[in-house]
Amino acid sequence: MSFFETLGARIESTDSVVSVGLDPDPSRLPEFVADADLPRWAFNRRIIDATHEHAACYKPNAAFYEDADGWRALAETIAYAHGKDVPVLLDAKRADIGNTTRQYAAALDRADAITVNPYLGRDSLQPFLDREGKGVFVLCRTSNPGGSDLQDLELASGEPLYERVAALADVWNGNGNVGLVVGATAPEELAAVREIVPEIPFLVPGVGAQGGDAEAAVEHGLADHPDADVGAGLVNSSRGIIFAGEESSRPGDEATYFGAAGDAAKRLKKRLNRYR
Ligand SMILES: O=C(O)c1cc(=O)[nH]c(=O)n1[C@@H]1O[C@H](COP(=O)(O)O)[C@@H](O)[C@H]1O
Repeated sequence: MSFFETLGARIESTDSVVSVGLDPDPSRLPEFVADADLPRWAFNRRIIDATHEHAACYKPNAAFYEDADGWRALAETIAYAHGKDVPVLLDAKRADIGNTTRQYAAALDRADAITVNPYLGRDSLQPFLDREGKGVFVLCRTSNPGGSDLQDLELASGEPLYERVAALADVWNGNGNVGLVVGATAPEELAAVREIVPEIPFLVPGVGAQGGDAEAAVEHGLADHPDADVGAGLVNSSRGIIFAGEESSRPGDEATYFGAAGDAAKRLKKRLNRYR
């Protein structure tokens, strides 16, 4: 089964395009998980229990797991998400010379898809692209303020660099497993990229904590991918869901804390579905 078949089926069964970002910042973990053997895993497990009905996908960002306990927490998290039938997109933003990328690509084995950085060009991504069953989301126009520094630079042809990346992604998409990452904080760019690649699904981060445009995220983020029976694509929120419990009115109550994450995922799903 291809990644976009799996994702399409999940979107259909949950009626949701929400990607729940699993970014368990240790400085923000609640007291309930502090004494666990692996606090990040204990936290993620409860978040998955609370949110999976509304999750089209989980997106752990590798930055939050890059130490010995972190890799164990990540492996447990991926296995648990799969146990709930939710695909996992590992947000690792990887790419390197081919020989090195082959090792990165092997590390992807546990997850269903990965984010990659196009800066080193096609050969740096080939080992990912060759894995037909895995999704490969190429950074195109990122959501951060500095996203414009390089990505908006105008090429001699007159097009901005991010548009060239979108066009190249189409060329790299021989296996039908390529997606693009375009931030919700850049709605005009989202529209421009969609014009270039009608069939490529987007991962759209930047709604929630970064204040991006949810309507544009849905309008342009979803694509009629040949492998999916529904509009395929993902709109991600991380902190806005997983730390929603920090706002809860009854601090110290574990059920309330994680219930708030479930409510936040459900609210985002409903909000996005208004535009689908
Ligand atoms: O590739 C990503 O997921 C990504 C690309 C981008 O342009 N902007 C962006 O915020 N992200 C990731 O999406 C998540 C956003 O987190 P929140 O701002 O907490 O919702 C983080 O894991 C970011 O690293």
